[in-house]
Amino acid sequence: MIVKHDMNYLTVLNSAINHKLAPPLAVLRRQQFLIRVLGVGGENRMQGSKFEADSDNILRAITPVLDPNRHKGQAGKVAVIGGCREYTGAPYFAAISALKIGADLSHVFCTKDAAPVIKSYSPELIVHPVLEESYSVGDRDKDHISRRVVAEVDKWMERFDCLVVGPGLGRDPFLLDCVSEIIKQARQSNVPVIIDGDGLFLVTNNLGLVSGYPLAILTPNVNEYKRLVQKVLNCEVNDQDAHGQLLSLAKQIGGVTILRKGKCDLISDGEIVKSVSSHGSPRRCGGQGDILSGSVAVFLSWARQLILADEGNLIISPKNPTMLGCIAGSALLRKAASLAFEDRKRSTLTTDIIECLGRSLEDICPAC
Ligand SMILES: NC(=O)C1=CN([C@@H]2O[C@H](COP(=O)(O)OP(=O)(O)OC[C@H]3O[C@@H](n4cnc5c(N)ncnc54)[C@H](O)[C@@H]3O)[C@@H](O)[C@H]2O)[C@@H](O)CC1
Ligand SMILES: Nc1ncnc2c1ncn2[C@@H]1O[C@H](COP(=O)(O)OP(=O)(O)OP(=O)(O)O)[C@@H](O)[C@H]1O
Ligand SMILES: [Mg+2]
Repeated sequence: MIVKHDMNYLTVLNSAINHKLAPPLAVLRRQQFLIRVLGVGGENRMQGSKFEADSDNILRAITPVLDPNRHKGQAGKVAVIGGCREYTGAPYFAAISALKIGADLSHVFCTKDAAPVIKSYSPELIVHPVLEESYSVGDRDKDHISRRVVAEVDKWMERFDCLVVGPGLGRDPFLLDCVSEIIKQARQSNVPVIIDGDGLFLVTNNLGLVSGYPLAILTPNVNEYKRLVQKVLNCEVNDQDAHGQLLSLAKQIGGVTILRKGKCDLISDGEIVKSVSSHGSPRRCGGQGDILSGSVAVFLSWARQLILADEGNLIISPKNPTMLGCIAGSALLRKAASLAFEDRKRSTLTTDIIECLGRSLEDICPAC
């Protein structure tokens, strides 16, 4: 339907140009914008295809009711491992998005320099200044400081429903060594982990950290996906067989779930592939991937709770909580981005999109 509609547009536009009836520049630009947004070719044809996830129904099915009998913590406790001297926005975006969607508690484990900055963005976040970078650690102290860092996070581990590892983490080698140990602890405690941003830089060079862990989700952007494909499949990204390649990649990493971000988000756990190609925003400001990782953390926690409590009775498909979390997170972010863009147009920023998360969820799944 959409393709047909777009083709009509193209035909009218081409015919106008051929007959020297080209509209004024502003009209032409608007038409070109519509064609781009509606997407004449490629990935947007996925909408309505057999791969397109039933994202609104999934969102409704996994979002818990606001029950007065529930206590603080039951709607989710998430932690973001990230935030260093360079990046303080990314962990904030991920952690605050989790709260805005409905998690009860959101923690950030970051470096000492980043902590006061992140705390100053929001009093809602619980910020732990525990990570250390090489510049602040002498060679002789590395072992004991590393043990201390890992122990600081580990004492909280059992309380978390999900970890997001990587937004604004940076690439300091000592810090990344400590984070490797944190991922191992999470895995031992069966806590789901979402690996994003610099966490993907770490994991791509050390696949054993997540390989074979079904509660791991990787959320690569275009660059991160390219590095992952080169490393794991030893070839280049093949967009002619995007589904097949993603499926092989997830399978090759032992059935982790991968959310490949782009014009259309593609998600696979090595068994199936689903797409979310609902209308998003044409603005590509930094930080939207961070919103996504925080959102996926919440939906994954909710899906897992539901499946553990209600095994066998889930009427939605797929049934894998990591797939469900990715589909719901992607659909919500894209809706919020679209609402923010309607309002702010070219000046749309990540903070505007975060402000639209609540309204987007309310539109799909009203609170009462
Ligand atoms: N406001 C913020 O604080 C934001 C921070 N972000 C963080 O920025 C970091 C990078 O994410 P991108 O999406 O830009 O990553 P990309 O991999 O898409 O691009 C980063 C580019 O910088 C290079 N690069 C980055 N760090 C490097 C290093 N230490 N040494 C050599 N080359 C390096 C990469 O090779 C690449 O070319 C992540 O931690 C991400 O979470 C982004 O999420 C955007 C918003
Ligand atoms: N061309 C596009 N059209 C529509 N939506 C897109 C497009 N590219 C990305 N997105 C959406 O933006 C989200 C973030 O993707 P992006 O590739 O910007 O991540 P990122 O680079 O990791 O972001 P960040 O700046 O937070 O690190 C994805 O979930 C996707 O839904
Ligand atoms: Mg990113």
